[in-house]
Amino acid sequence: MAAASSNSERARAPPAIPMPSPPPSKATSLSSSLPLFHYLFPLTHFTRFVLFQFKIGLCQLSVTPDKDRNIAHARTAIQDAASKGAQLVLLPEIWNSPYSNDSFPVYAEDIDAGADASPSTAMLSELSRLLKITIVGGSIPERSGDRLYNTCCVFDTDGKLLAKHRKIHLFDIDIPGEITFIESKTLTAGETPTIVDTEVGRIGIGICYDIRFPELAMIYAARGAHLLCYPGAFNMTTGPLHWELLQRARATDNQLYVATCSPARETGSGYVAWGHSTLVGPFGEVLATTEHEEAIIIAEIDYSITEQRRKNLPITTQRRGDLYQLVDFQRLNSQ
Ligand SMILES: NC(=O)CC(=O)C(=O)O
Repeated sequence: MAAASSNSERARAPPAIPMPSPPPSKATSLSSSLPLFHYLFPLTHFTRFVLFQFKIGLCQLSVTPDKDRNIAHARTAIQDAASKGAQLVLLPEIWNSPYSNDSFPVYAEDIDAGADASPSTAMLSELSRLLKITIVGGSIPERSGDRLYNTCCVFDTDGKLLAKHRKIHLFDIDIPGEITFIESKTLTAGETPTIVDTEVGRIGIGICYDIRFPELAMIYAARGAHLLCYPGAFNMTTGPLHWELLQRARATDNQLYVATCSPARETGSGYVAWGHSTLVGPFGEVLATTEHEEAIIIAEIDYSITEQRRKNLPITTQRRGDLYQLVDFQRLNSQ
């Protein structure tokens, strides 16, 4: 038994940080239990209270070439989700612009320059503050200097920008006769994994193609994530085969919740999204999903179930660190 546990500790370099684990359904102080994480990703509040049972809202939005309309439309959807009890709202990948290399430079916003330069994130900040909800704001094209990124912003319940994730793995694929898309023609890849402490738990962020890379999800799990959020716009070729499969794989391998949010399908548009925004539980089970039309999915997350599943199926302590290892370079280099 002792050998098994020291092997499993060696399977993650540095060793994994346990998922914050308060009594089920009770608020707890997350920052005080995790000094290392606090050091790596400083929290603004000394004490952060985490809800372990709450509702998530996935807003599968129609997206048009009219940016003002897209922003107004997202605003209404977020308000609707909050009125139905959602304390965390997730938006789709590229919800303020058509998904195309021609559009990215035109619709891009300078998020760091503030509200006037970024009406999309200004709206998210305002709503998270007014509605007192956490928002994982899908993604928008971001302009930073002479570069463009595909960027997800996370807002705290007081409207503060907690984190910005720039899509790490760009969507460069070529399936002849089916789909060719080269995001790297216009976009630059992000350089860092993004995991953030919020009032609804520790959330690892990925954008669409990022979900295909299991190592990223594994790193988030090793940093104690409760939930992975992937805004994503899979397409009509890969969507039917891979979208649900990848979500269930990331959830099952890491025994945590996975939430995804896609734009609704617009058959006339240049890039036709698959839709099917989904919440998957820590046993790999689809808890809530939808088809391809516009929809707001409201579903329950309960992190005590994650703890239960990890006890039922203790793969975390059964890893063979004598045979393989996952190395988190960012954490390792910061020690
Ligand atoms: N659009 C993406 O980033 C990813 C995708 O459609 C796929 O991986 O397939």
